[in-house]
Amino acid sequence: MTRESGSGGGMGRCGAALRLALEGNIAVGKSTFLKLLGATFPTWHLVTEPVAQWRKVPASALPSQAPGASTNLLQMMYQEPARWSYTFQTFSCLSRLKAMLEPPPERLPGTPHPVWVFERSVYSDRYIFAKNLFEAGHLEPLEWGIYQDWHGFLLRQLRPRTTLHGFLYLRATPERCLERLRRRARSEEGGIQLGYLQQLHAQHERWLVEKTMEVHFADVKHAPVLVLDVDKDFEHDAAVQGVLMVEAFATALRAEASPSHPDPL
Ligand SMILES: Nc1ncnc2c1ncn2[C@@H]1O[C@H](COP(=O)(O)OP(=O)(O)OP(=O)(O)O)[C@@H](O)[C@H]1O
Ligand SMILES: Nc1nc(=O)c2ncn([C@H]3C[C@H](O)[C@@H](CO)O3)c2[nH]1
Repeated sequence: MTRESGSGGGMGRCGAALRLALEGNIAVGKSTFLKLLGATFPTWHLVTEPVAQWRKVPASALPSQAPGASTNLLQMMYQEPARWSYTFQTFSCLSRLKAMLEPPPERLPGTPHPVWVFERSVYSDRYIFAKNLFEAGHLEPLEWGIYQDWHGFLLRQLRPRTTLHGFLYLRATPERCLERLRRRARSEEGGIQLGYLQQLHAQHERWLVEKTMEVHFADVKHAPVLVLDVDKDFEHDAAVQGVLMVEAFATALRAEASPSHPDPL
């Protein structure tokens, strides 16, 4: 059911905050999985993808707009990708970065440092979506070049707060994702075809499984990856859920022991 790659590790202990990202194709089940993590590990901090902000761009980003009006950037990106992809990627990456840099809640002395799990990351923003939009011709070479320039600069400047110590990769066939996407029926996603999910699937595989993608951040490149096969329905199967949660916990321990974590064992 699962496959791991990356650096080895041992048992966990208290240390600096541990940051993991939950990655995977559209509608593979990340939000569903995150809820399960929340129920199983109530002390973990789970950060959902800021999709609501993309569907309703907050007024703070639109000073000239009439009160009450809203802009659905997600819809604009899907409807007119060549026009809006660069704008979308700047906004999505900024919103992910803000979420990553949120100050952690107060911690009592002597209590363990927290585990954070982010739904997608500033890394999938670049290595899955922006890269794919460039390869599909929706980002101009100039736009892709500028995106990579500021992305690399910001993430290097903001280290170590932008480092991730491990990845949970939810994997299902693009066909299964399409089935779930259609069942969920988010209005903006009506035009998504199997081909797009196949492209995103291939980008995930190159980045997280085959490791053939050029990744420009050494710590993230070598962080442990847990591949979880979620082709089967885990929503309604307690036994499958139990196995997935044990695997997620084991990955947190491995990530804590990895060299990118400030307190490796
Ligand atoms: N293992 C599963 N088996 C069957 N259905 C599932 C499974 N996981 C999720 N679903 C269903 O698939 C749909 C998409 O799931 P979910 O919203 O969790 O996906 P997601 O990966 O968070 O999507 P996005 O990429 O848009 O953020 C939902 O209707 C959910 O109930
Ligand atoms: N272009 C693009 N870039 C991103 O970084 C990105 N992240 C998520 N998404 C899309 C997938 C789902 O429809 C919806 C919710 O995940 O938003 C993205 N689209």
